[in-house]
Amino acid sequence: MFEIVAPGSTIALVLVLSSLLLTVTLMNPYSKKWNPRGLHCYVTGGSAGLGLALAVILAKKGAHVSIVARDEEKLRIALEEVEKARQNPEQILKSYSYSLTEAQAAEDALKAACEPHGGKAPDAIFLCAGTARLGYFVEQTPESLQNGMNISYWISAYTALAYTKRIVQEKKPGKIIFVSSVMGYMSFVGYTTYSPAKHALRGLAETLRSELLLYKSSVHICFPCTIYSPGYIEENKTKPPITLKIEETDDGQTPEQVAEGLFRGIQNGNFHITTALVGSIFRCSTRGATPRNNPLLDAVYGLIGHIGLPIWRRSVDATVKAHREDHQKYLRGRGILT
Ligand SMILES: NC(=O)C1=CN([C@@H]2O[C@H](COP(=O)(O)OP(=O)(O)OC[C@H]3O[C@@H](n4cnc5c(N)ncnc54)[C@H](OP(=O)(O)O)[C@@H]3O)[C@@H](O)[C@H]2O)C=CC1
Ligand SMILES: CCCCCCCCCCCCCCCC(=O)[C@@H](N)CO
Repeated sequence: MFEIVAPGSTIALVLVLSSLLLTVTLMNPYSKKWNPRGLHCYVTGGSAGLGLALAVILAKKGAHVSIVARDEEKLRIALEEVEKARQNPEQILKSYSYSLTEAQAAEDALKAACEPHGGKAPDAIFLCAGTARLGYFVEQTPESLQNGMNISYWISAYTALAYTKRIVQEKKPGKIIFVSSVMGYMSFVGYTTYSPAKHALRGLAETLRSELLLYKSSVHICFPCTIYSPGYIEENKTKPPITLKIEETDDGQTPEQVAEGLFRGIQNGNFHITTALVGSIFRCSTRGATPRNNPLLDAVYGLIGHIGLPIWRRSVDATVKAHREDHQKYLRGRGILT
């Protein structure tokens, strides 16, 4: 029976399917753009890097902004930056000093930030706080592995939990934005204290995207590549040279570029948000049942990944193998190998 399908009808079928996909894209139910004007946005890690860049954008859009981090001096300087972006005298712009790797502190920080807003939960929370401290697995301890989860997973999960309890109580639709990394899609040498936590954030976001539909609330998660932030300068001081070398292929973005991309992604209603080409390729190569951003474009990114990623991974593996001898020397130098 198959021989009766002429090439012409195959083309027609492809055309019909493509236009159907296009229609679905254009009929995107989220197409009404999210506007933070007059809304309370809570930004963790808002004193530096991506969090600060986002806080500035949100203030420029007329939002009330609360930034949270530990160091009070950094917070004070950051709040001055956010103040410069103020659009009207009604905007409430505030900073809070808490260490968000503790569940109680995460709850307390959120409570404190609710107070100037009549005790009401923020309209959106941006979970940017996070740190990467990298190294070889063989040099880790049970404590350092747990710390990795604290500074990259629990730091966001605790706030998401405290926030969810509030919005459910208040019967208020909420919005949670997680920040993972392309290292939450894949990984390579050096990232055992970080990549698992960023993968875990994806798992949490996938679950919450579904579960928070119960409360008319939305969830987004961003997967940036290299961000030239203060944190990045710090992490590179202890990053294994082999890891640095593999990352050389990544052009990197400024915190402002990533914040812009993240903001656009939220406006477009994208669940997984990538702000660079490489990020989009990984996103579309590991999507599973994750909602697509653009069915046509995502298929193209997926195709590029299907062809390009195995080639890239082979080159990464070759780089690692070529490093074996140097690594033996390193291990002896550190007294790990005798
Ligand atoms: N930089 C990069 O290359 C990439 C980063 N990411 C992710 O993006 C996010 C932002 O990164 P980046 O801009 O580099 O971050 P920075 O390290 O530049 O800034 C981190 C912010 O988080 C705060 N913070 C850190 N620890 C805590 C804590 N325990 N409690 C409260 N606040 C804390 C810091 O303030 P303080 O220290 O005073 O508390 C600071 O405000 C992170 O989640 C990171 O993992 C993803 C991909 C790439
Ligand atoms: C056709 C396909 C080509 C693929 C090229 C892939 C290049 C990948 C480079 C990896 C970049 C790693 C960024 C880590 C960001 C991060 O999370 C840390 N800085 C921690 O803060």
